[in-house]
Amino acid sequence: MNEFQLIRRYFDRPAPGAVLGVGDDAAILAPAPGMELVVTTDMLVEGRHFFAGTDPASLGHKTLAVNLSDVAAMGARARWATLAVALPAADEAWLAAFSRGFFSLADRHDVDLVGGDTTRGPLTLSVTLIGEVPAGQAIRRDGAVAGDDIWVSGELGGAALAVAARYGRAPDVGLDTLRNAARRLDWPEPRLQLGERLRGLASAALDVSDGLTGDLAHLCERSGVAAELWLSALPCAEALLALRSSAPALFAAGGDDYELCFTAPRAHRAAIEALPAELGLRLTRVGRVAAGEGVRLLDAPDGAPVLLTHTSYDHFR
Ligand SMILES: Nc1ncnc2c1ncn2[C@@H]1O[C@H](COP(=O)(O)OP(=O)(O)O)[C@@H](O)[C@H]1O
Ligand SMILES: Cc1ncc(C[n+]2csc(CCOP(=O)(O)OP(=O)(O)O)c2C)c(N)n1
Ligand SMILES: [Mg+2]
Repeated sequence: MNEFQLIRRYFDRPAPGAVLGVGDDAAILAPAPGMELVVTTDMLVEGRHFFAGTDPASLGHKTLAVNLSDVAAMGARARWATLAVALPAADEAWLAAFSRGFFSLADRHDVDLVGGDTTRGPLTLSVTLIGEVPAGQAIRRDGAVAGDDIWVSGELGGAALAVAARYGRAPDVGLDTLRNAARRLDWPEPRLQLGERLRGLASAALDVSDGLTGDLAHLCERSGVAAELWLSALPCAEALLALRSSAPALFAAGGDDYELCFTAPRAHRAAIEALPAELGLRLTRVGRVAAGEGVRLLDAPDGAPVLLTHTSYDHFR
């Protein structure tokens, strides 16, 4: 199988939402009238973002999911993707599973793969995702205001627990709990439906990739505000509740969650509290925006400060 047979077999699919998809020098896309484009790129590198030997179907899913998560955080709808891969070899079983994982998530969200690049090299997977949002309505990081509530979707900490376990640094939590945590790491679910519903409700948003405290600090910086987070409010799986107080960094600073963190005025509380029933997704109020700068983690509202050894994942620290 040569390079072009590989592309045709595993990555060339019909792209009904594009003017022209895979096969030419570039794809041709036509945004719908009145829409702005949102564009994001994230890559996964073996040994850094995932362990050698990770199930290729989950890699296909996750490489797209982490990008869809950024589009969700903007309140946008995902439309088109490009995929750049460096592969150590043309392993057909690996490629078939990867392609299956990628396209089954793409199909669920009506995303067309419209191009990419394929080279030989250390396993590296990079997606560029293009989405659409009604002009002027994207949810940015710079809109939070003192007094806003801070919300988080889903649950935190499972993925970081799975990573810690693989490095032999996790507390003993039992096999079932660990299996659920590994699912959070390998099969993150991008919160696209939530992102779209948050347009007009959230004042600012981002996705939690590096760890809540550190990611929220970026939002605070862009908005020119401070934030207070409550450890005892951070949502986690029932089986991890005890760990939340004994290993707070897993929840407040562990990465790989791909949940949305957003701020919203108090006046929108009731509307936001109605979303979980509609979306089948937990939404938890985890803190509040204040004047000033920086993120403070307290054990509870008006409680004592919680000290963390780190606030998020950093590639160069
Ligand atoms: N090499 C780069 N060149 C230009 N912009 C970059 C580069 N790397 C990251 N960025 C931009 O810096 C910002 C922060 O990046 P990152 O922390 O990766 O965001 P996210 O967590 O949303 O993926 C984003 O706006 C991203 O597009
Ligand atoms: C083998 C392995 N080691 C460590 C981690 C933890 N980890 C790696 S990258 C990362 C943060 C997210 O990656 P990044 O490239 O910073 O994503 P972005 O913020 O750009 O979306 C985390 C928590 C992991 N998932 N796998
Ligand atoms: Mg990035």
